[in-house]
Amino acid sequence: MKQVPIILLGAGGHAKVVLDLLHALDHEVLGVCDPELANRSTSQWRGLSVLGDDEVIEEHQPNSIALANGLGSLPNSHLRHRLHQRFKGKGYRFITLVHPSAIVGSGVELGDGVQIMAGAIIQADTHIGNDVILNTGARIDHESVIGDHVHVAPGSVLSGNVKVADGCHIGPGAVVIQGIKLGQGAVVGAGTTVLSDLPAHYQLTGQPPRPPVELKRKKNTP
Ligand SMILES: CC(=O)SCCNC(=O)CCNC(=O)[C@H](O)C(C)(C)COP(=O)(O)OP(=O)(O)OC[C@H]1O[C@@H](n2cnc3c(N)ncnc32)[C@H](O)[C@@H]1OP(=O)(O)O
Repeated sequence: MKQVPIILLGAGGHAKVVLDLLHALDHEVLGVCDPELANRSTSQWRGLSVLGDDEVIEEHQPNSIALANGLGSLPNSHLRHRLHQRFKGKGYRFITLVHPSAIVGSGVELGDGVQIMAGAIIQADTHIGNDVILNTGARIDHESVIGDHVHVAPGSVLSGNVKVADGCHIGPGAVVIQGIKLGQGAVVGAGTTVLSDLPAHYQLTGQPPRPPVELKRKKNTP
């Protein structure tokens, strides 16, 4: 497909990382749309022209540009999701971005507007839905299925055959063991280890370990 210029949406922390990624992939960036910058009449942001608020996008034909969603995603914040739906509904395309340092295995499928950040790894035959963020250094192992609008936060680890339904949030440093299913909109807290399925719209945090137990050893083992 012919490369069209990109408009970046948003100018917060996530947008800075997305802009670096666009530069790393040599994309032409037309400018940034951000209501706050537009309100302050700021004309430049990190070397980009501030085009205005989101309405400006509709001055461009849907097939003449692509969009990069610079809004981050946290549990109970739905702005990123809404922005994606709004402009997709009007025929615009969100570009899928894969950082050059990420590893994407064979048979991996990536949806529209997926953002794979630096150092992330996706192993074979995994499916990633639309508008997913696989954040810095996060890892998803073989044959996993990740729904739409999921955020896998920095450094989290999903083992093989994990199924994550639409809209889930997996906090930084979380670990999900193999074969687990997370229901729609489920939230896994930072640093939490998931050992059993989590129903839709449930949140799991913490997990204090039980007291250590002495391991049985065979005779004459080191
Ligand atoms: C590049 C980037 O920055 S990407 C963004 C990365 N950041 C994230 O992904 C955010 C992840 N957020 C979390 O992990 C949050 O803790 C959440 C969303 C899971 C929970 O948030 P809330 O529901 O607001 O929980 P709240 O702060 O009210 O805490 C409730 C209780 O759970 C505890 N708790 C909350 N999160 C955790 C956690 N991850 N592990 C252990 N305990 C936790 C709190 O200490 C508190 O305990 P208390 O009742 O004894 O005081």
